[in-house]
Amino acid sequence: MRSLNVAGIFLLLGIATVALMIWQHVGMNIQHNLLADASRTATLFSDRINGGTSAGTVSGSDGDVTLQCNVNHNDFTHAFCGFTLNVAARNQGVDITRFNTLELDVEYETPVNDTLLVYLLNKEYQPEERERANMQPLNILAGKSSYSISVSSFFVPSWWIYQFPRDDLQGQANMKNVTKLRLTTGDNAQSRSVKIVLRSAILSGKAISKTQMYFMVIACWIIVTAFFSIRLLLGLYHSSKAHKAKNLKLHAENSQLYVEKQKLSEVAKTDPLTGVLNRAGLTHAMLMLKLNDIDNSDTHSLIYLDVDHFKKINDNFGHDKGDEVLVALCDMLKASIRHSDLLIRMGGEEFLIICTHTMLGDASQLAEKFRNQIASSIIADIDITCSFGVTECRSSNLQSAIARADKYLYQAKQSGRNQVCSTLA
Ligand SMILES: Nc1nc2c(ncn2[C@@H]2O[C@H](COP(=O)(O)OP(=O)(O)OP(=O)(O)O)[C@@H](O)[C@H]2O)c(=O)[nH]1
Repeated sequence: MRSLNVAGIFLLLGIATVALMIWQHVGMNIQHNLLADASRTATLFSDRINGGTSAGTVSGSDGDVTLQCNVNHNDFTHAFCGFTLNVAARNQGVDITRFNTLELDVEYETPVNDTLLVYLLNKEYQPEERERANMQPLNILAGKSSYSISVSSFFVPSWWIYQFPRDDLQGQANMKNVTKLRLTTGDNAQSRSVKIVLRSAILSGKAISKTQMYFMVIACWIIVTAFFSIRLLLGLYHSSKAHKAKNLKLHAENSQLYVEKQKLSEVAKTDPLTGVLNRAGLTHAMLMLKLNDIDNSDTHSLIYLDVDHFKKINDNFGHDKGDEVLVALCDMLKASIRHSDLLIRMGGEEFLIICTHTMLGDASQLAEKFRNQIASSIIADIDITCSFGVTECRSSNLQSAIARADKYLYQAKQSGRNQVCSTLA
C-alpha cells in the first residue's frame, strides 16, 4: 500500500512535470505594450545636444509616434535625429528582464542607406543617478516594418561606457528599471530628410521562464525524492533495529534453551536417586567410548553387581531405608573407582562398573576388593553383601559383554551370593 502511494506520487509528479513543460512551451505568455502603458510623452532627441543643427518635430496620433526630421551634416559632431518616448507609468520603470523579445512595428523612411538605433534607457541611482543606454541597431529593410529584437541582445554602446568610466560593470546591459524607449537615426550622418513612424512596441515573454521552471521542477523532484528516501531509510533503520532486537532475544532464548536442553540431557542420563548414570547414560557412555576413548585393541572389563536379598531390606526396614542403602552403596563405589571408570545403575539394586583399560584379572581383584569392603562395612546402618559377575570386553561387543557379566552375576547368586564369579573361574 505504501509503495503504491510512493509510485502514485512519483507518477503524479512526472505527469505534472510534463504538463508544466508543455504549458510553459505553448502558454504562459505575457505581454507589455510600451506605448499603451506609458504616459506617452515623446520628445525630439537630436545632435543639437552636442551642438548640431538637425531639426524636426515629434507628433502622436492613433497611438503612433511620428518623427519628421532634417538631418543636417556638420563637421564637428555626428549628425543624427530621433525621439525619446517615456514608457514608465507613474515613474515606475519596466523590468524587461522578464521578457524575451521586443516586437517593433516601425517604419524608417530615409533616402540613404542607414541603420535605426533602438535604445532602452534604464534609470539608475547607484552609484550615481544616470540613464544606462541599452542599445541594439536595426538593419532597416525596404518594405519591412515588423522587427523582433531579442532582449538579451541589447548591449551598452562604447560612447556610454566612455561617458561613465567609473563603474566596473559599466558595459553590462541593465534593464530592470527601463523608463524610456528611444529611436534614432544610425551611422549615416549625411544631410537628408527622414521620417520614423513607431506604431507599436510590445515586449513579450513567459510568466515563468524556462530556467525558473526547470529550477522549480528539479527542486520539487529533489524534495519529494529526499522525503521518500529519508522515510525509506528511517523505515529500514527502525526495522533493522527491531530485527536486531528480535535476533538478540532469539539468541538469548536459544542460549537459555540450550542450557535447559543440556540440563535435561544430563537429567535424562542420570539416575535421580543415586546420581550415577542410568541405562540412557550407559548408551551415551558406550557411544563416547566407541567414538573417543577406545579403539578395538583396547581391553576393558565389566563388573556387574547386585545387592543380595535387597527385597528383605525393603521388607524389614522399609523402602526409604532401601533407598538410603542404594545411595550409600553408590557413594562408596564412586569413591573407590577411578575417574576414567563408569558406574551405572542398571535398574533396581543392580549396578555396572565399566573399568576402562583394565584386564580381567585386575577387574576380578577389584570386584573382590569391593565385595570384601561391602561385606565388612555397615552401609546405611545395614549389614549388606553383594554378588559380582566380572568379564572382559572390547568396545565392539560391549552389549554381549554386559550379558556375559550378568550371566556370571547370576552364577554368583546361584553359588550362594556374596562372591565374585568371572571368566577366570
Ligand atoms: N528401596 C528400593 N527398592 C528397590 C528399588 N528398585 C528396586 N527395588 C526393590 O529391590 C528388590 C529386588 O528384589 P529381587 O529382584 O527379588 O532381588 P533380591 O531380593 O535382592 O534377591 P537377590 O537378588 O536374588 O539376592 C525388589 O523388592 C524391588 O522392589 C529402589 O529404587 N529402591
